[in-house]
Amino acid sequence: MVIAKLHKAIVHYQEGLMRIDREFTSTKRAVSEDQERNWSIRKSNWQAYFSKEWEKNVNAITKVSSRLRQHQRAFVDFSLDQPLMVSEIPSGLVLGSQQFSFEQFSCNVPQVIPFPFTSAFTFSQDDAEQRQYAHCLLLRLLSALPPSQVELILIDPLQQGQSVEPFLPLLKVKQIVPQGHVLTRADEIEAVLGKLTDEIEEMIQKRFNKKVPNWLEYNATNTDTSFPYKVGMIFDVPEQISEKSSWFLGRICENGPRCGVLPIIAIDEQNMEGRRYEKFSTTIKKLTTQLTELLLCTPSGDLSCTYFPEQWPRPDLLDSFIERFVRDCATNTRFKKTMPDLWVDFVKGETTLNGFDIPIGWTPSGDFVNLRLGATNSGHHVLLAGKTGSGKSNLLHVLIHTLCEKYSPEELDLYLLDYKESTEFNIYATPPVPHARLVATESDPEYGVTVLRHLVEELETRSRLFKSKNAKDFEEYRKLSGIQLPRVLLVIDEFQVLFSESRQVAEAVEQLLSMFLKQGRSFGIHILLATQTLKGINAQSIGSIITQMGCRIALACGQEDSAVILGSGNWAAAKLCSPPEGIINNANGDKSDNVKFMIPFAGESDCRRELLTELIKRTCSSGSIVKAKVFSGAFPPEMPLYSECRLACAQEEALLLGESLTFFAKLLTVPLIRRSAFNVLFSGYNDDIHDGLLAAMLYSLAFTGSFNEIVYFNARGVSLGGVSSAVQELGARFKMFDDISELPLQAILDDIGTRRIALIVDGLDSEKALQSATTFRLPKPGEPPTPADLLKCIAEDGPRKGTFVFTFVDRWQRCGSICKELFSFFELRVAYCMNEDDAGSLVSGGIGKLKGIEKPNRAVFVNKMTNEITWFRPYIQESTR
Ligand SMILES: Nc1ncnc2c1ncn2[C@@H]1O[C@H](COP(=O)(O)OP(=O)(O)OP(=O)(O)O)[C@@H](O)[C@H]1O
Repeated sequence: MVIAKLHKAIVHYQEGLMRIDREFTSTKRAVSEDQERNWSIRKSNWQAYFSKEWEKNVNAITKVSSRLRQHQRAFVDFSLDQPLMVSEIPSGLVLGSQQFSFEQFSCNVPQVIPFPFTSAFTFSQDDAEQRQYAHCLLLRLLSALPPSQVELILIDPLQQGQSVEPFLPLLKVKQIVPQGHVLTRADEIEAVLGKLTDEIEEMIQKRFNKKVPNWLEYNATNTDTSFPYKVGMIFDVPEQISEKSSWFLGRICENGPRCGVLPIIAIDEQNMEGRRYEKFSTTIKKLTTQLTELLLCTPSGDLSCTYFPEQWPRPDLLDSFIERFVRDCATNTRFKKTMPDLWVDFVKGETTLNGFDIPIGWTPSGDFVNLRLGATNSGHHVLLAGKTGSGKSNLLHVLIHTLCEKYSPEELDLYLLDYKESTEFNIYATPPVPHARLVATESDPEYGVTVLRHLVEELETRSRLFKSKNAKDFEEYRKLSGIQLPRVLLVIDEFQVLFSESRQVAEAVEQLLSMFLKQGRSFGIHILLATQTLKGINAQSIGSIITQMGCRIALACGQEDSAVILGSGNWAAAKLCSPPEGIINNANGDKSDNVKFMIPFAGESDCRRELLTELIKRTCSSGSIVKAKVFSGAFPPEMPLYSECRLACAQEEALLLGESLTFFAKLLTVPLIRRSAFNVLFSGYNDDIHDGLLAAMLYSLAFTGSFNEIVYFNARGVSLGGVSSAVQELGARFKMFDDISELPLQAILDDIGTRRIALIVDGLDSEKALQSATTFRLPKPGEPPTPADLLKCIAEDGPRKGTFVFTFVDRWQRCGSICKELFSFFELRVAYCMNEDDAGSLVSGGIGKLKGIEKPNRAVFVNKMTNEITWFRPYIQESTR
């Protein structure tokens, strides 16, 4: 339009000049000097007027140009610090400028090419200037389109990438170059062009219609699922272009531009002239435009025109542009949907009779992707895997929260078991979600086994119920009985930890999991196993465990893991860009069933908590009751209520040790039986656990009430502040001694059978007088027995008559072997917080290594008479009354 104004001004000017000339030459008479001067003045006035008009137009043009250049700067004006900030598709691309001249007047106008292009482009491979134009066009596309809306396909068979050298840093950004490299081989070129052809076809057939006839319109009306503009830069054509590729390329040139796909093809003209490519060459010529045509100037009347190409930017400016572009891309391509967007389309309070069916994301084209479990035509158990940072925890939150949104607590029992050293699942415990039966964080593998065993009991209970109604499975039972039995979902995050500890635990896990995977379906019990990697899992049947997980969800991971998670030869997960991308496969990993999907962000923890609070309020107000049990492996448990301890110890004479490592975490007590060698030896070097065990012991002795005296020898020399309430509970029966010479060992020995005494030796390893290397012998007449001899006699004779010795050893190595003979009267042993070798020697008896005994949150009780081993969690704090 501005050019038209210039043109109009010129025409007007020229007409004016002609008018003046006409007036002057039409005078028949001789021209006077005055007249000639007048004529000359009129002409120069007219020229001055035109000059002003020209200037006015140029000013208007400059204004428009600078507006245009604000959005699409000259490359030489790329700034190091200015953000790109392009958010809209432009209606034209600026590529160089045109200089319009008329006589001594000139004016520069940016060359604006309407966008999107309506045709594919070709240029001559050997023409350096045209190659430069192609680079400029690509750089302009990258800088003028929103960063998340351009995708490149780079093909350079002969130069192997050098033809697009300035753009190579973009290869590392999957969103821009999904192939991740410049294609050079016929097979990969054919595959990519084939895929592109399919996409174009799909778009034409399924997405376009009368109202939405092209890419631009489609994106304008489908902002959530918009397609990026795909630019295919193809060099050396027809090199490595197979017959199929040439067909694909023809289709892409024909239909690509209206579908947002732009081929820019560099033709090797000599090669193309051969007979072999005759047809291909004709097709390409017919369907494309020469790139140079874009840059032609069209002179208008007397207005001449010269094209000035865009100047290539300085290397530092180009580098900084590419760097910012890559960064902006990462920010802009962030998938914008959130978890609540998943919930808009389902009915809340659905039944799980026919299985679980919840949306967990969207396909790239915007359709919901659902996780289905337990239906006749779906998988029953899920394997979820992805490398660290791929968004596994996020997806677990999406999944758990969506399940709770869709189903009521009466329809769903969740067991959440987390082996991550984090507290991801705690959000479902504080306050507890009514759907959760268990929320266990930082669990022990041993505890995991107890959960699996608990579920076996659940399965057996269900089996009995089903039999009573002659029902063959969960669905039939619910239909026949009309009872709203919930489906169970056990989620184990970082499940590989279950296989990493002792062989015994791993074997138990393997056996229990295999059983659930086979039988769970019929009983409405489903399992989701999540892991970072399946490499190195030490389980013989891991292969068969995976095989039975019909549903696989893979997030980004290495090729090897992808093949294990999805199925052999299925490497699709290695190409994922997670978060937010994932692949779900419901056909045991069969490649053709891969469905790529985008996972919404579950939100920061505050936001998730808010959503959960709302959910809890809603479900509880409709009558659901909280059923969750919370287990936190990171913290040893607090001692239960005083009344509970009293009940446990007083019913039968028993010693309270701690919380049993079982699903219900009941109190672990050991009945004190009047039997030879029934003394208890504790060893470990953790003061908190020591105090917890001592306090529990003192409470037990207080509550049993049948001991006449509790004699405590404080060989450790540490204050009893940590157990003061328990001491108080014992009252006058508690006698404490700090000095070995005052310890009434002889009296205790003499009283065996008449008075019941509990002798506690706290810190035997610190009191040499009680340790004896010599073989036990009766003292010779007249020779006083040593304290060590007396202790042995009490340990030997006492238990049968109700007098017991409880001994604590801090450092096992200081007295373990010296006191071997004394310890032969201690058949009950407790180990905690010590190295595996010492613990092995403490409990001995073919028990093998006690893996994990060094952790400060557990202990093991061993009954050497029965070789029974019981893991438990010692209390660390005293009871509250
Ligand atoms: N769908 C998503 N959209 C946006 N951001 C996401 C998405 N999923 C995860 N993230 C973000 O990516 C990061 C890693 O996610 P997450 O913690 O879920 O990964 P992970 O696989 O569990 O990692 P790790 O095993 O190391 O804990 C987090 O900052 C998270 O907020």
